[in-house]
Amino acid sequence: MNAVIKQPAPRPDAQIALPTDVPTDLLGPEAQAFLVDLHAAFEGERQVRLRARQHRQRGFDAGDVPDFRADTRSIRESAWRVASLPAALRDRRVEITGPVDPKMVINALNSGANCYMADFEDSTSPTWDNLLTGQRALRDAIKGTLEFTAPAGKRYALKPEGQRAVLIVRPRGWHLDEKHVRIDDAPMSGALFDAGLFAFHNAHALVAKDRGPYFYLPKLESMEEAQLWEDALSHIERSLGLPAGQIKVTVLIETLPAVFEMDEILYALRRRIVGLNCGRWDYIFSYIKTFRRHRDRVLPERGQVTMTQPFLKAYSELLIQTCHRRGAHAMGGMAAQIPIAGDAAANDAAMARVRADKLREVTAGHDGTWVAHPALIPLAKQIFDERMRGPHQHAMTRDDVLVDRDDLIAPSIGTITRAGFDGNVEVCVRYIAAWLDGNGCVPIHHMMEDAATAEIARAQLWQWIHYADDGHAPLHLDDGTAIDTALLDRVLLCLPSKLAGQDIPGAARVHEAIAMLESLTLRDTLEDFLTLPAYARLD
Ligand SMILES: CC(=O)SCCNC(=O)CCNC(=O)[C@H](O)C(C)(C)COP(=O)(O)OP(=O)(O)OC[C@H]1O[C@@H](n2cnc3c(N)ncnc32)[C@H](O)[C@@H]1OP(=O)(O)O
Ligand SMILES: O=CC(=O)O
Ligand SMILES: [Mg+2]
Repeated sequence: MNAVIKQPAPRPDAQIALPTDVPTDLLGPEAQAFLVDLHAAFEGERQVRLRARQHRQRGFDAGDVPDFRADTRSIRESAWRVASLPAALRDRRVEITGPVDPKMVINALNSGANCYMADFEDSTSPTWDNLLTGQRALRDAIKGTLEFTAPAGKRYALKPEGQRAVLIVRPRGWHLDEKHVRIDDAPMSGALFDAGLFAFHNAHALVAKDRGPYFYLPKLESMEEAQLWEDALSHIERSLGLPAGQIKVTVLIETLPAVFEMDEILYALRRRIVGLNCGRWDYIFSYIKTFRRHRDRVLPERGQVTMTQPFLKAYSELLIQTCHRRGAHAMGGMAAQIPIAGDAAANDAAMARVRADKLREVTAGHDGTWVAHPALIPLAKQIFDERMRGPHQHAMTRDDVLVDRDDLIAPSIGTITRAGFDGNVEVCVRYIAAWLDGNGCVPIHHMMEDAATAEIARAQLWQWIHYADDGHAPLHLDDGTAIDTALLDRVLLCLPSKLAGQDIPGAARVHEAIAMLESLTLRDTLEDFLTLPAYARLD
């Protein structure tokens, strides 16, 4: 019944190296010592966990499929519940998400949403400047002093405390390093840098407001990775003198392996977890990554992979059932449509899709949802207000849901069109260009694109083109065109002239992005995350 608990011995003698002009208000000697201690205690186990991911993927590449674990059956089958939810996180019907620059932070906190997920992950390009500016903005927001003046002169200030959204911070995932902080000549974990520095500066101010550091934890793949977070957060609580369990977390279930360990993840974090979230975009990416070598599970083009595809419906319903059995929130996810200015018909169509998505979520039993843009808050709020009378829907236990392994990995039906292929190429190139330019979330053809949505496009291109590996016949578009490197090259060749003259984020880096996408798509193995090679080019 007990999850694996490892507590590596801290190494107080470790040495830290930082950029020379490091700001002392954020990274003074005490903060540095705090980060060194965190790294010394948990870096070893982080590397173990990352190697375990590789090991498991080798099995999937050889034909294995994910399944529920035999060794944790007792966790799934016994009765237990997570700790009671803090008052500030009881009603989370609408959460706005977004990157951490000062303007976004003010707009999001003032937006009228119940919570704001301040994102160091999918929607932030982790330049050193973005990270420090974000940490400072959050610290000043908690103090109540954050202000911002836009270049054109518009001034931004926070609303009074009681009218602000509750802050939840999403640190980076376990796979990402923070290369600007080297400890014993190795990069620190980006996750521990983001979460640790935030807690170091803000935990006591938050406790004084009867809150605490609240985190969204991304891209977990197993119960052991959840346990690593549990150990690290307990360590932070002890180091900062916080009561045990003061730090609260919500875990994104956004990898295929993790959906088979939802009870186990809740259990590992049961003293502090508040809920799980359907991170649908990374989940789709993870499905493609996991089944990269399974020709019977190739997904149709991105636009056809909606939440009504059987494998996604099964995932969201099992998540709701699992959470409600354990007393945790089952948060919905993000519809990628954003408002379209200057085209009323197109805007109405986009809003109708958001409305349908939120309606599906509240009807299925979700306890809240995400929006990417402040203009979507009234729409999401109205739908949840009308159908969710109390602060949540835990009473909706969804005992009718009978989901098994095969439902969670069911193949999907659909096509790959010319527009779908070209769209994937354009999204990847434009997103990589923006990311390299320091912008982690951009509108492309009126859709929100971030690291998760772009990764679907990137992984699909790799999988479709490598379908023909080992002498297999290639996949074809619905018009009969073979999907091969020649097709990719033709589309890439046309892209610079198609994009020329458009005012797009990262325009100056389009050629670099094209080269990067080509290399990522043609290499023999699927790179785990595009942000890994891209990060080497950042700053
Ligand atoms: C898969 C996942 O991980 S989902 C979670 C990660 N993704 C996100 O969080 C997406 C966040 N959303 C965004 O970054 C933005 O909405 C974008 C990039 C998609 C579009 O942004 P823009 O092009 O600036 O939109 P637009 O011009 O319509 O914005 C209007 C105003 O709303 C503000 N705004 C837009 N989105 C947000 C947001 N998420 N939070 C706070 N303010 C926002 C803009 O700053 C702008 O403010 P201003 O009028 O004071 O200048
Ligand atoms: O983080 C959210 C997702 O959908 O991915
Ligand atoms: Mg994600």
